[in-house]
Amino acid sequence: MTTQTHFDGAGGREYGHLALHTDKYQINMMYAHWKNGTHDRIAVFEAYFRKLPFGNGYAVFAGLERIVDYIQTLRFHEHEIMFLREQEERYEEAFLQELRQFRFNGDILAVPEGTLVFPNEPLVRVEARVFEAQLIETALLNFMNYQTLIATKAARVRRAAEQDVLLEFGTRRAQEAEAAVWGARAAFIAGFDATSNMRAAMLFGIPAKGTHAHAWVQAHASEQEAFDRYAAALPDDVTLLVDTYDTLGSGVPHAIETAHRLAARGKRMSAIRIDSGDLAYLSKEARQQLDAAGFLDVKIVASNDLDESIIVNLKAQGARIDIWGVGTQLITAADQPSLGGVYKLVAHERAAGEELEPVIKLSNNPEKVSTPGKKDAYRIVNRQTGKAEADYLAFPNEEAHIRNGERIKLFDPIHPYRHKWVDDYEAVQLLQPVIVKGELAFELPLLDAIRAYHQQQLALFWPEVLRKVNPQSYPVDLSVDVWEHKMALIERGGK
Ligand SMILES: Nc1ncnc2c1ncn2[C@@H]1O[C@H](COP(=O)(O)OP(=O)(O)OP(=O)(O)O)[C@@H](O)[C@H]1O
Ligand SMILES: O=P(O)(O)OC[C@H]1O[C@H](OP(=O)(O)OP(=O)(O)O)[C@H](O)[C@@H]1O
Ligand SMILES: O=C(O)c1cccnc1
Repeated sequence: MTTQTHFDGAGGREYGHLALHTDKYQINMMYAHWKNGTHDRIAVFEAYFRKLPFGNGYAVFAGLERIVDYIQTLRFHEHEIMFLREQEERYEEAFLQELRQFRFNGDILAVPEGTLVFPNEPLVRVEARVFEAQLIETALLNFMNYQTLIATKAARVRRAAEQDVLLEFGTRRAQEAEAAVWGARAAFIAGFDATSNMRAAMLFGIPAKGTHAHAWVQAHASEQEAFDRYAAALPDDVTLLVDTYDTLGSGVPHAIETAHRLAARGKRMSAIRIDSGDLAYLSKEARQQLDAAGFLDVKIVASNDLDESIIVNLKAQGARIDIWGVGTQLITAADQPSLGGVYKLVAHERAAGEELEPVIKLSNNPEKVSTPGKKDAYRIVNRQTGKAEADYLAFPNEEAHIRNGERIKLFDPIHPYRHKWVDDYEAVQLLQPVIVKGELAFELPLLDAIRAYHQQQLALFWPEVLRKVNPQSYPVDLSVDVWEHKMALIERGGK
């Protein structure tokens, strides 16, 4: 066992090299394929999740930009090769040599970020040499699962906050630095308005916003002095934190005094922030004090372990909160800290150059039986209502049929006798080619465009699917062909 570290602590050679951001079993399978001469056979994997998080009626897909960056920069560097050489498996030199040449040269299709997605539909489809497709499973799921989870949590918070401003405050409680920045991005996609994380703001162009901490007030002889000096130092539109000592007895009156002094100099206080206590009561009382002093346009920011349920609750209590700062509960997805997305082999070449053959993964749990074959996913939108009726998985050779709007049968794959026919629909193909033969084939949209697209997605669904509590489940159906193939493979015990 070696104790040598390859981490130079300076964000240098190791940092950002992600070839070994994978599970050892992937490398071992690559090695075994290579030893057996099967490593060049084409394999098709689909990434999907089986269960929606937080009891929500949908999830919001995110993570694609990070996946694309990972794929495009995926190389084995010398220090990684050296590390592999030290492993107990004693990988042959010729295998390590193969890794030196490694490039991802396959195809990746994915749904666009911001898309509303549902259980058991492919969100990412990878078709590549099994050598390549196997390696990327771990990182791809890592990015997709975390970012989709946070975007979904953020969508719930956005729904609870209605039209109010949402600030993402999670970095200090996030599961490390990368989670903080990619989580901030996922939250922005799903409707947050700004982040406190400066790196996320710089990397992604998210608006950065900040108030001040209790430390600023504690560091001054008086609360009044703290507020005045802060307001004097910053250009305009300051927000003052009023709960260090006594929110209603001193914090709000001192903030009002500062606001008067600012007004005399043609400046303004834009908001106060309350970070403890009964946020409903305190915000209502603070609102009265501000209004009585003539500061009707000064906003109230609230923070303190907020989540979507507390926000709904505070609104029901008539809280006068305009802006919500949400940190820990969002960035850690505290009530469900992981999304169980999986990456399953659905088809492969049994021998080099042969046609792709569908494969199945059987399970005692019917929900875990995979759906064999390389599939496309369509969103069937009813032309009369403009609303999505179901998502529909079909083999690529069924495309013309669906594109031409020919009558299709929608049925529940668990209870196939429950069915209906649809003919007046538009079929929107969800999986878009992103990487084709290793090259980027998709113009990654700007973040604002992703955010706007997410809003359009929401408009496609009935409120019954979107509601926060006990939403109606949205169907993901199989074409008759896909369903029959699946049943036939189950009958034959998967062979
Ligand atoms: N009126 C309210 N209704 C429901 N939940 C509230 C209300 N006011 C605050 N909360 C929430 O209750 C939780 C605990 O609030 P509490 O005032 O006990 O905070 P605290 O962190 O203990 O206070 P402090 O920061 O002073 O120690 C927080 O998640 C907060 O957002
Ligand atoms: O509550 P969150 O949703 O995570 O939002 C971020 C929190 O971080 C800050 O306080 P900090 O945690 O440093 O101290 P405090 O909780 O004791 O105020 C801020 O005042 C918020 O309360
Ligand atoms: O700007 C703020 O008020 C802020 C930022 C991070 C965490 N809590 C609060």
